[in-house]
Amino acid sequence: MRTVAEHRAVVAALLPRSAAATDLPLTEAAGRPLAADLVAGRALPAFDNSAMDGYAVRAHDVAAASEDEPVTLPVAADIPAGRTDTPPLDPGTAHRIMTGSPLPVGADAIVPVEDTAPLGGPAPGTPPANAVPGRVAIRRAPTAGRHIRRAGSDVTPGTVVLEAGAALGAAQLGLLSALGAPHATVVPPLKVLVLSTGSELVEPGRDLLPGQIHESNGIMLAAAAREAGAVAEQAHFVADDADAFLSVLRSADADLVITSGGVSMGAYEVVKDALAGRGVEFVRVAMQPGKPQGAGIVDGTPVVTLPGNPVSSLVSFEVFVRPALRAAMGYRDTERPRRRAVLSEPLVAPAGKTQFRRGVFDRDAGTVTTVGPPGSHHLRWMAASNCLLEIAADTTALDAGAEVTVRDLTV
Ligand SMILES: Nc1nc2c(c(=O)[nH]1)N[C@H]1C(S)=C(S)[C@@H](COP(=O)(O)OP(=O)(O)OC[C@H]3O[C@@H](n4cnc5c(N)ncnc54)[C@H](O)[C@@H]3O)O[C@H]1N2
Ligand code: MOO
Repeated sequence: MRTVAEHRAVVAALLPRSAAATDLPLTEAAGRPLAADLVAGRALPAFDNSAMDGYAVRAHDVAAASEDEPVTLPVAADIPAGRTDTPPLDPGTAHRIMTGSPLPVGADAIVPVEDTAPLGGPAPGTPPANAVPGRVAIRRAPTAGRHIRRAGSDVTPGTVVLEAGAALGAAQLGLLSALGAPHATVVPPLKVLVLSTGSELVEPGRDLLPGQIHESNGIMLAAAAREAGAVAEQAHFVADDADAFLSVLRSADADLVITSGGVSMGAYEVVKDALAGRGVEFVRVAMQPGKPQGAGIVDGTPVVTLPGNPVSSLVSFEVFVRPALRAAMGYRDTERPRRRAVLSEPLVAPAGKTQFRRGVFDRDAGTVTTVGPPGSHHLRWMAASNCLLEIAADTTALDAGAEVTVRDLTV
């Protein structure tokens, strides 16, 4: 019997780290991992600018300003956002300035508009809504540097701002754009083909005869592969017929084939019958669910054979395939985040097997409660869970209140 860790290593070894990298427009790069560290080519902010709508001044000129005795300055210029020819600030004057507008040379503080009062009529030619006063009363003395965002205070050129393997989510795409990059160099997705087996399987939407069931592992595993960052297709499922199975497998154009079903101990074990002696090793892993497993290379294509019971299939994908796929695609985060949680009920578990129970993790309370029985056909409870509770092989009982670790399936 293999341990979970041993079989994880076997599956991981099937999928070496992809060396492929591709330049994608940012809109298409969403979710992909960066192929290499991203080094900033420019500073952010690119220039000293104002953090407030108000007036750029020399702090020294208005050091005596107070509510009772404001200091009045002529307003010599207006600097709306986007102005590219900002004039320098002469001593004894103020420039009206907006948030993000370039700080004029000579200014060393911003007085927010709330600490000022406009005086005099608008400067000639200014539209009424945006009228600039001729003079401004400064009602509070700013300290030098106040409300100024210095060039490079967020990013200095040459800084590694994102590491290789970082997945490009909203904030990362925003940062790339802010740095002026229209593209990102990312690792392209691996292609996964999911192939379900079983003579009892019928396409959803079709009527069932007694003894038949609707096929459900195909869409589930393909969705899981997509959620892991791969592209996935479902081959039409095949009956328990080794020749039919092999012919679909041979026509596969994929970086990884995932099969479900046909790997346990009975007769009609189509996957085992077809692939034993063809490069796939079939083993029993000390876990529940997910005991019967297989992995190997068939005609150059990595193949992972998962058990057919739906919960076994998806849990096996989580434990073995997802981390290997993500590592191969260069993601930095290959594992689901682990959370510490307090068990809200007592549990028993089989000796000698790592048990994965479906659970609901309450992030606020820091607790986990199992949902549904341990049996591997309870797909309904898998669908109701948000975490997997991993119970070590040498643990046979846990008390309510025990500290446990869960895999957070929501991230
Ligand atoms: N004598 C023994 N019998 C079984 C053992 C064992 O050790 N000795 N192991 C059990 C365990 S544990 C598992 S897990 C299953 C694995 O069986 P297979 O991988 O061979 O899967 P099948 O027999 O084809 O199917 C099992 C179960 O799952 C349903 N199934 C299969 N594929 C799909 C699908 N695509 N969509 C929906 N449901 C599917 C199938 O109808 C069966 O009910 O073996 C135990 N038996
Ligand atoms: O290992 Mo099976 O996956 O328990 O049902």
